[in-house]
Amino acid sequence: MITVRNLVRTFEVTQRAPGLQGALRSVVRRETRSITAVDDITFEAHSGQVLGVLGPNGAGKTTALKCIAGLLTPTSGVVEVLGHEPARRSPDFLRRLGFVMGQRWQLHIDLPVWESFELHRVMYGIGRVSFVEARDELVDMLGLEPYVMQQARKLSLGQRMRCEFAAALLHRPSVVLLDEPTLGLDFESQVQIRRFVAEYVRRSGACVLLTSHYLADIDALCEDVLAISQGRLTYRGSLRAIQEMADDSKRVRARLAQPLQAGTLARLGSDVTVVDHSATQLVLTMPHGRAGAVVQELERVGAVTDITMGAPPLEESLSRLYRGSSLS
Ligand SMILES: Nc1ncnc2c1ncn2[C@@H]1O[C@H](COP(=O)(O)OP(=O)(O)OP(=O)(O)O)[C@@H](O)[C@H]1O
Repeated sequence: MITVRNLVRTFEVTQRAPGLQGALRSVVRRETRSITAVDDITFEAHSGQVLGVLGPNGAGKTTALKCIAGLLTPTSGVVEVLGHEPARRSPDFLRRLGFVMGQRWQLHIDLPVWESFELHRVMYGIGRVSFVEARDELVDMLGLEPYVMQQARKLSLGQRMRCEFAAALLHRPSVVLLDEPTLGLDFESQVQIRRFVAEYVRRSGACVLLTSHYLADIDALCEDVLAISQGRLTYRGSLRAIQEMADDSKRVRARLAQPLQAGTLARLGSDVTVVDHSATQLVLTMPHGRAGAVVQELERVGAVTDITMGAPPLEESLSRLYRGSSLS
């Protein structure tokens, strides 16, 4: 359904030296530099799949999604969605694409929600019968009954986001791009959105790309993920493999009675990673089998008052992937 091959997208940005002199010089001569937001990315996604797209801020996730939606033209490489070249924005392609962005609103804020739905029907040329069928199904699935008569501006963020989902899916798209759809929502609203997306994919067989900084979204919905960092694809595979990597490590948190003596950390070994070290606390990550020896060594130097052990958070494994480390 979605094929992305060697996708590159660059932006030209104006560069200005700091201060008044820089401002004056930029009036005379505009200097630009090129940013490579997406750098040689290749992947595919299929019908019925929710593919998670992970990466730190500025990694290039939204830029990649915009290339897939045809909102941006690739600098080079190939993007093919449902047999279409998205950048051509053909009506047939647009009728089969849905895009929900956490920070951008499609609903008209001054109109009652149902009127925005009507506008959407006209814009997409949806037949009356299939529109009513899709609208009623979405209103039911998302629990929108109490909100459809209200102006969008009067809804809470969570209520409005659920209405946004309905608007974006009224034309029953086969490819759905979700860019931070749960951003800023409370726990309950996040859970509702996750349940809805899972059910929508089950019923429609749509192909979904999902970016989210909330790992719980990815965990609930995606078997497979892409990790992108500085525009490059650093991982393509199962989320389970990342979880297993986290399970193979141990996190040791020690409260320090006094600052550690120089050389103590170096003596723990090169397979021990220092996550946090201050005068009062030390947090380390290490391979599972090394935890006992590390704790013994810390106790031997006599600097610790309390030690706790557990699995490191999944985010830590992800950070390693963003840095380009392999899972092995
Ligand atoms: N229109 C633009 N003009 C210039 N630079 C841009 C433009 N859009 C994005 N960029 C740059 O491209 C890079 C990738 O941005 P992008 O928004 O794709 O990242 P992201 O992974 O979605 O980040 P976040 O998680 O913070 O939303 C950033 O360095 C950003 O500043």
